[in-house]
Amino acid sequence: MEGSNNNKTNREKFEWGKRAWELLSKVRTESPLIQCITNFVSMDLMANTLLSAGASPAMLHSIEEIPDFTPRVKALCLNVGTLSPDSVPAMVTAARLCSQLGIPWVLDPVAVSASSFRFDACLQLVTFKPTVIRGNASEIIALSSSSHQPSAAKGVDSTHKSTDAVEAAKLLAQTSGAIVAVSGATDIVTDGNQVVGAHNGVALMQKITATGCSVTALIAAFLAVVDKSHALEAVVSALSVFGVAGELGMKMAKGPASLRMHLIDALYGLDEATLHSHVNITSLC
Ligand SMILES: Nc1ncnc2c1ncn2[C@@H]1O[C@H](COP(=O)(O)OP(=O)(O)O)[C@@H](O)[C@H]1O
Ligand SMILES: Cc1ncsc1CCOP(=O)(O)O
Ligand SMILES: [Mg+2]
Repeated sequence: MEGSNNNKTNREKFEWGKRAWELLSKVRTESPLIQCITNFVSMDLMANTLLSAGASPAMLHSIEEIPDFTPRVKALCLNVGTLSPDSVPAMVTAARLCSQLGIPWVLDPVAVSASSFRFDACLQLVTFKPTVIRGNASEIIALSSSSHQPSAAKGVDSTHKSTDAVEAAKLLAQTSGAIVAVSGATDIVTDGNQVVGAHNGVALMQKITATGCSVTALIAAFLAVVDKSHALEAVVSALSVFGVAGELGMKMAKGPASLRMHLIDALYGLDEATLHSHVNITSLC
């Protein structure tokens, strides 16, 4: 019995490895244009993550440009990390356009419980039907609640493990219609029914600011090369690929600063055999 379970898990991992490689290869050949309206901290790492994966990042924020530019992008990444009253209308306009035009878009609800202003802005953005919501466990727990609870997190960092947020993620997926991804030691992805775990990455990734923001943008790039019916596979694959890049980078890193550099190099140079041997994705239920 145990042997047949192991066989099933190995087969599952093999199939996921194949899928993750196909999607990374599509990002590299199609080089989708990805618009990011993101926080001031993350712009550099996010753009470099997208470039090293083969995508084409554009960090255009201005509301004046959105009606011309956003319809031409293959996916949009919205991140509320340094939200201000001035930035909300641009985000709402871009989200509304993507929703109307069927362009996939991803919401990163950074520090959503920090203030009622941020919480309400995220709730408003969710009404424009994000394809995916990706946050850490505290963010997903907070956003799944119908009212603002100030103590749910420590600023942008999580005070929960991703596994604490499984039920919250399922609830948020069911109420929003989005696929919900919770990052952590195990990245958890759910459509409200199926739950998949990506067990890649290294703990030191938490000590580099904007790794969460960057993996959200990578999810947008993977969504850009699939149709809607394959969105869950794209999300799981992007999380796993980023985690594998972290594992490979860690072999050469001396600390967070060199991990940041080696992670980007590893993502850029990732080959099929290496990805296959590292991908660790399993069904959780
Ligand atoms: N303990 C851990 N072990 C392995 N990978 C981790 C761990 N914690 C976070 N990661 C990875 O680091 C990246 C950022 O996740 P996280 O720190 O949860 O996001 P955020 O920066 O938004 O809080 C993700 O790719 C995630 O898989
Ligand atoms: C430190 C900080 N402050 C506001 S946004 C931000 C970056 C958060 O990045 P991540 O969510 O990827 O840790
Ligand atoms: Mg974050």
